Amino acid sequence: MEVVIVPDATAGGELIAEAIASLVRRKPDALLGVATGSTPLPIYEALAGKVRAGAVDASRARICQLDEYVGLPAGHPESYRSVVLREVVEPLGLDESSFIGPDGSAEDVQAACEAYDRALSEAGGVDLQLLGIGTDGHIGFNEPCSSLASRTRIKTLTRQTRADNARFFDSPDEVPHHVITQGIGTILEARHLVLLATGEGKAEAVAQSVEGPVAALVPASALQLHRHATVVVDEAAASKLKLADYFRATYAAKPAWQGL
Ligand SMILES: N[C@@H]1[C@@H](O)[C@H](O)[C@@H](COP(=O)(O)O)O[C@@H]1O
Repeated sequence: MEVVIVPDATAGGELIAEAIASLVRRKPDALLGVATGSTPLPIYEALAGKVRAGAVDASRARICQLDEYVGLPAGHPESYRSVVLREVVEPLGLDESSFIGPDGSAEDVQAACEAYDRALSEAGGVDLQLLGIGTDGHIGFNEPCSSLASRTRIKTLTRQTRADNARFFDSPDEVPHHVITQGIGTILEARHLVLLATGEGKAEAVAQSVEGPVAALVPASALQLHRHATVVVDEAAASKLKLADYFRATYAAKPAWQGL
């Protein structure tokens, strides 16, 4: 696992957007797994900026979703499908047909989950999966104690996660209790995992994920099992890392051609 400490969220967004651009230059039809929440927005802004400036042609890129609320009416502005369309697919100038995600309004949720895992493999697997991290260490919507081998499935949100996500809804009661999320086992199949965490509120979860034991209690610690995982953190989110100086020195000495 590589840990990169950046000055702030904008620098993190730029660094990761450049890594995505570089992937798309090598593999124009790359499948990019995107995350929702506030943290990845600087990545999407920086990437859309590169596309507008002609620095990368992302017209053949494909996008896939990490997770989704269950039971929101189709087209609800806070369904993750709507969010990804708004924040990623449209700004990159892509067509909706290049975007796959689980069907959160399906009657048979279990079948929708299995269908999504199949769709990901049929698409050739995820080339680069972006991740944020919950204050409790969750990735996607894999809450603490999620199986490290889990596949896409329905989960129940913790009280903390519903409270954290209430800001996107008119009232806290509107946050769904249930979600579909790529499982941790599913996420680990992506070829490159890139987690961005910013702000002091994520410092404890980051420290436990990076420097603690691999444990289902801290789902993001599963990144330690992946052969190509990159954790990008701003100074505030890095503030509880014991090895921060080591991470800084290693990244500073990294050959530029290696990228992330
Ligand atoms: N399902 C999403 C996660 O994918 C995201 O990482 C997390 C953190 O969001 P934020 O970046 O807004 O803190 O929120 C939600 O729970």
